[in-house]
Amino acid sequence: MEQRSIAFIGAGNMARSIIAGLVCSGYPADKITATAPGPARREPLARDYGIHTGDDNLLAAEQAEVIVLAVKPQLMEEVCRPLQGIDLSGKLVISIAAGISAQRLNEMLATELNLVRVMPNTPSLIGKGMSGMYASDLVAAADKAFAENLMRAVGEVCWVEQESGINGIIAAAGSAPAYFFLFMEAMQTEAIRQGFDPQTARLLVQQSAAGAAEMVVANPDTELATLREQVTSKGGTTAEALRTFNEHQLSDTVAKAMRAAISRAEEMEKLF
Ligand SMILES: NC(=O)C1=CN([C@@H]2O[C@H](COP(=O)(O)OP(=O)(O)OC[C@H]3O[C@@H](n4cnc5c(N)ncnc54)[C@H](OP(=O)(O)O)[C@@H]3O)[C@@H](O)[C@H]2O)C=CC1
Ligand SMILES: O=C(O)[C@@H]1CCC=N1
Repeated sequence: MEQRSIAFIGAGNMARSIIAGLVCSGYPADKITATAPGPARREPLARDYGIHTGDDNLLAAEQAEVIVLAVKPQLMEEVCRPLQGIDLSGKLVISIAAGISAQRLNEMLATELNLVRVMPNTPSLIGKGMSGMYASDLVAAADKAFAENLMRAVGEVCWVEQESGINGIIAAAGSAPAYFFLFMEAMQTEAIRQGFDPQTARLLVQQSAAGAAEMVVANPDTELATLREQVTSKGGTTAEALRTFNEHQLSDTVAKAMRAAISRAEEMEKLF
């Protein structure tokens, strides 16, 4: 893929996940810089992946061809304002922030940005990310292609036609790893109650989750419901477990949780 110089503004969980995935996929580390005010998360990135790091956002952004805005939404305005001094016209700006619209980013940086909004997730760290992407018609095809290839280096990508679709991506992918971790935590806790030591309980849960996910990936033409039915013997144990989930409206709970994530993103669009 094309190799442009990239400045990550923010060196936290999500920046680290993308940087790790990129470097492991062969993207040259010396083309990547990450900035953060404190050394605690910035310096391990230099040590672990050989990228450049620093605390000078302005310098990093000025020197880069691509700027990835990777700070918390509530800090975005404070971080963007000083960057207004830079000529951003020839640069591609990628924002991974939830709940900050393209229009707000244009306001924060006081220019019509060449902007791609990306909603990634943390499995990018191991090349298993899922990113949703949005760009307006004003963004050049070459920039869209670069952004897509960048995220493809760390996982799968899909585009949304409307910017509001990014909030749906948050619910279905950006936030989603946490749902599965919560589910696994609950299972591990109960397995421990059933007498397994924590390590074995984790092994039982993680191997089942990884195996189930791999089966989904390996059988793209098989409906998820069919895979579920293949485990569920009539009158057996799985049927009882699933009946309990259904009795407690698991599907409704999942739907409500995903809608809550979307509502929060919409709320953040007004707040920040
Ligand atoms: N975590 C996730 O799974 C996902 C997150 N996102 C989005 O990614 C963005 C970052 O989230 P996440 O990585 O979780 O957040 P973190 O809190 O882990 O990281 C934020 C980073 O921003 C840095 N920072 C704070 N102030 C500044 C500043 N003035 N200049 C430069 N850097 C600064 C922090 O520095 P320091 O290290 O010194 O504290 C830290 O490195 C958010 O907008 C979020 O919506 C999107 C999809 C998934
Ligand atoms: O929790 C959040 O707001 C961010 C966006 C998606 C995942 N983490």
